[in-house]
Amino acid sequence: MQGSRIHFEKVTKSFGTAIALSDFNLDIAPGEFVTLLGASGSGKSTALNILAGFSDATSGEVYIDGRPMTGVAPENRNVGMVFQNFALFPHKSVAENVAFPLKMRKVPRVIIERRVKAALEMVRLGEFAARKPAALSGGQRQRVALARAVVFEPPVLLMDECLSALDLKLREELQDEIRRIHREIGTTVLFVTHDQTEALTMSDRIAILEGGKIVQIDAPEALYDRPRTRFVADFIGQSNMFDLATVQNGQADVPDMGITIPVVDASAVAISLRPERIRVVLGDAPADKSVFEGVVEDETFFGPVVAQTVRLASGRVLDVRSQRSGHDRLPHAGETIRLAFDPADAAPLAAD
Ligand SMILES: Nc1ncnc2c1ncn2[C@@H]1O[C@H](COP(=O)(O)OP(=O)(O)OP(=O)(O)O)[C@@H](O)[C@H]1O
Repeated sequence: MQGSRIHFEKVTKSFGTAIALSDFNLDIAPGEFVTLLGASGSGKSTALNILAGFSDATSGEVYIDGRPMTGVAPENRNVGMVFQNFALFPHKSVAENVAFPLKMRKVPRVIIERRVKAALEMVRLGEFAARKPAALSGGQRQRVALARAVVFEPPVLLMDECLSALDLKLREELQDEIRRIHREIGTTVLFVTHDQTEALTMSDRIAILEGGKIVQIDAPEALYDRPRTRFVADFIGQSNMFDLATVQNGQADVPDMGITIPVVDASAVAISLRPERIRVVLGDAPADKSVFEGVVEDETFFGPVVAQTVRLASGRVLDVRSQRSGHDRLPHAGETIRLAFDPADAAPLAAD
């Protein structure tokens, strides 16, 4: 099976004066796994609801495999869905719940039986086929919802916060299962989560939403290593951001650090530096002009990693994460620490 191509073209959705999506554009390749990540109210669910057909765009259009979806009822879009407030039919058994989308599609009974069995085995609920939803745990019910969403091998699968109510272990198990299903049936997935680790580990690309717009969309690594704005740098992972003064001839001053670094992007107004990209300069290594100094304020021991906060002479505090192996002794709280970084590891940030 091949997943569908999805295209949001200039989709705007307003509720009275509130604008939930604003000129929203997104192109998803067949079989791609894209996650929408953003603060509460940024428009994630609205985008999914419009694609599913539960809500109409105020303007713009959504296409599935090039076909405009305006006027197409949800049941005719061939989209599988797992939402957080999923509803299983309480009076139907697990097997009947999972069979439902196939019955709707008038699939012959022998095929239904075989597919339901396979779907329940896939979510490891083969033994629970005869039970009613009330006799299942929350996580088991969520797995039934997942089986029901994938049983008809939809070319598009929408998942809205479908794991957030589960405990960590079960969440990780279902993340694995969703990844496996995605690999096995090649469906296109549009996934919504609040959990950035989940987004980073599951997705081919992540779209960061702010105020109903995508502010950056990239592969997880690119998004983490090369955030383009303060908002994105702050949203994904931990980041130290420093203003740049006078970017000229490929050089910029970092006033808080008292150093000058090469910056290729002339429109950069600041840099983002991940805590693990900052190196502690130990011993008598000669101070060159890329080394700057501060005083360790605080440190937290994580086993193989030590997280330190360092106050610079300017008063700015930054976070540093160091591997303990290979270090004789890191400076402790109250001591002076010398730091450096490879300018290539500093992501240039444009104005927000
Ligand atoms: N039916 C509605 N009536 C009025 N405003 C709505 C409606 N649905 C959504 N909104 C508004 O649209 C904006 C986007 O909502 P949406 O549910 O898409 O955000 P979200 O990113 O999914 O948020 P969350 O993470 O909290 O689920 C919010 O400001 C919300 O209040």
